[in-house]
Order: sequence, then structure tokens, then C-alpha cells
Amino acid sequence: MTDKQNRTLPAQPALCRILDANLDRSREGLRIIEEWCRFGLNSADLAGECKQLRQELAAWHVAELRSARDTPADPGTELTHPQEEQRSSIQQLLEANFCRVEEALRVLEEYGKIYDRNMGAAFKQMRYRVYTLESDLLAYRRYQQLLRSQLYLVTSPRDNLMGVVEAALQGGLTLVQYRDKSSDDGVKLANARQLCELCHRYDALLIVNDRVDLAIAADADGVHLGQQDLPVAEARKLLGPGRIIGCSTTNGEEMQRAVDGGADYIGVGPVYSTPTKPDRQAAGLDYVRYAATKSPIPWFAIGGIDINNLDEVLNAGAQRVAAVRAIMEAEQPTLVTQFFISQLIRMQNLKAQKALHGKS
Ligand SMILES: Cc1ncc(COP(=O)(O)OP(=O)(O)O)c(N)n1
Ligand SMILES: Cc1nc(C(=O)O)sc1CCOP(=O)(O)O
Ligand SMILES: [Mg+2]
Repeated sequence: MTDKQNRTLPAQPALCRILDANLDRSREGLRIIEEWCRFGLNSADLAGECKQLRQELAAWHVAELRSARDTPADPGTELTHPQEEQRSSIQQLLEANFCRVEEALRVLEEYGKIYDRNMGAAFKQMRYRVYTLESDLLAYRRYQQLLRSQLYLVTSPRDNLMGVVEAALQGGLTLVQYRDKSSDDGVKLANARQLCELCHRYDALLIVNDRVDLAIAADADGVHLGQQDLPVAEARKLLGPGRIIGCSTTNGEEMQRAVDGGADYIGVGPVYSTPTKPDRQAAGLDYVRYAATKSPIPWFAIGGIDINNLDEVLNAGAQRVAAVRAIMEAEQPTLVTQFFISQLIRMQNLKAQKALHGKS
């Protein structure tokens, strides 16, 4: 990649060492990200882009730079930050490695300008490609997590909010919505941030009810909007393509509008009348049956669903359900969550078997 005629000054050993170290750093960071794209997300496209970037970096890593390495004399090998020793989630590991790659590319861009006339521009372009990769990966990862979530916990305010949510996460929950209609914004923001951190530790998503601004401020994974909230298409302009948007629907017309507006999933309900949403009339199981045949996007049956009527909702065609009281008010939220998930998986397996044997 580097050509003698593009070289500026004779390369100083220190410059070569800086370039060598940062080429290594960026290639290693990309390799770590690539492994997750390949084995964690099964995304050939994302893994391919990582590999392509690594190969471009390798082409710049010429013998002159590699031979300048002097590891025993490098004081930096002894320096580690405590955060490097601990990774509490895949998300944190990916964030740390993106940060490492982007920093290294910035160093290569700046010092590279002294080494080779083309190096600065080449690494600048690569750095922007890594930013794009980072947002594509995050969006892909969020959407995959949404697809694999069959149970959705919508929270209600309580003293031990974090404790109940954590208990449900321990039962295998992967999707949580922070719903709080009464607290001050400061409290809501603090709770949303804390829930976000908690959910990410369990590799779960955190969606904020109603408020696009709070979702952005808390760096949540998305927002849930009702018919009285901001239209989905307007929220998309504010949130960008990388965050999830859900929308409540009670009939086919609302479903179609949510889909046309670009919602990632819809709420289908209320299936049963519920004290959590006392003013809303039940849409009933008929709308669940309608969604089962007509919804082109993932949907969650919601409203009055508990462990006693779950079977009825699943028999009407639901493959995903959302609940407030059944989990938030449970004596043992972990066990209830496990029960919900086991029944959802049982029904999924039953449907897969029927499909295999050609039965409807
Ligand atoms: C998953 C899910 N579905 C529906 C709703 C209800 O949203 P909305 O109609 O905006 O009512 P509020 O929850 O804001 O009172 C939801 N929150 N989540
Ligand atoms: C928040 C909400 N939205 C609904 C809808 O149909 O849009 S029903 C609902 C409340 C669900 O609470 P519970 O599980 O306690 O019945
Ligand atoms: Mg709402």
C-alpha cells in the first residue's frame, strides 16, 4: 500500500513504532468485533466488512514498520486500565473495542500524514467506515434481540423496581419497557439509565414508553408509542434507523398505519380488560387472531395476560406476549418469567412440528 514515492520524510524509528503499534491495535480490535459478527450475530455482511478493513490495514503494515517494534523497551505494555480487566457484557466489550479501533485509526491518520502522503486520507476514510460499521452492528444486534424476544415486561412504578426487573432478567427475560406515567422527568431519566445499564448487563433491550427525548437521553434501545403519542415516522426522524420503535394498536387500521410509518413491532391489545389501562376497552382475542394472520412485523399481545389465560392467547395465534402485573406483582418474578418463556417456547415448537408435518 505504501509506495516510496508517496513517502514524505525518512521515517524516524519512533514514528514507525507508533504506526506499528496502532496498526496492531486496530487490527486486533477489528478481529474481536469480527468474531462477534460471525459467531454471535451470524452476519456475513458485517463480518465481511471487518475482514475487508483488516486486510486494508494489513496492506499498510509493511516490513519497515513491523521491524521497528521493540516490545521489551515499550513502557506501555505494563500499563492497563482496570476497565480493560473487566467486561460485564458483550455490548461493553464491543463498545470498548470500537473505541480502541477508532482511536488507533485516528492516531494512524495523524502520524501517517508524516510517513506517507496518502496515509492520512486513507485512515480517515477507514475511521468513517468503522463508525458506520458500529451503528450498523448496533442496529442489527438490537433487531436480532427483538426478534428472539417472546416475552416483554412492561414495568409499573414500585420501590423495588430494579430488584423486580433483575429477578425477571434472571428468569431469561430479554425485553423490558420502562413505563412510568407519574414520576418527574429527573426520576424517569435516572430510572431509565439504571434500567438500561441493568438490561444490557443481561444482554436484554430497554425500551422507554411514550418519550423519544428520554429514550435518547438514557441511550435506550428504543421507544414505545401509543396512538396519542408522537407518530412513528416523526419519531424515526429523531431516533434514526438504529433504534427500535414500537406502536400500540387495537385494530387493523392502526396496525397498517404503524407498519407504514416504519414501526419495528406492534402491541396488539388489550386482549382482556385490565386495571393497568382501565379506560381502554378490550380488543379481545379476535384481534389477536387477526394479527396472527395479517401482521407483517413482530407483535406482542398485551392486556390482562397472566399465567392462567396465557394458553388461550397462545392458542389464538400469539407467539409473543407483554405483561405488567403478572410479573411486576408476582411473588416470584423469576419463576413467573420462566413459566411464561417455557410456554412460549413449547407453543413455538408445537407450531414448528405441525408445519413440518403439513398440519395447520
Ligand atoms: C408493548 C406495549 N403495547 C402497548 C402499550 C400501550 O401504549 P399506549 O397506548 O401509549 O399507552 P401507555 O402505555 O402509554 O399508557 C405499551 N405501553 N406497550
Ligand atoms: C400498557 C398497556 N397497553 C395496553 C394496550 O392494549 O395497548 S394494555 C396495557 C396494560 C397491560 O397491563 P397488564 O399486563 O397488567 O394487564
Ligand atoms: Mg403511550
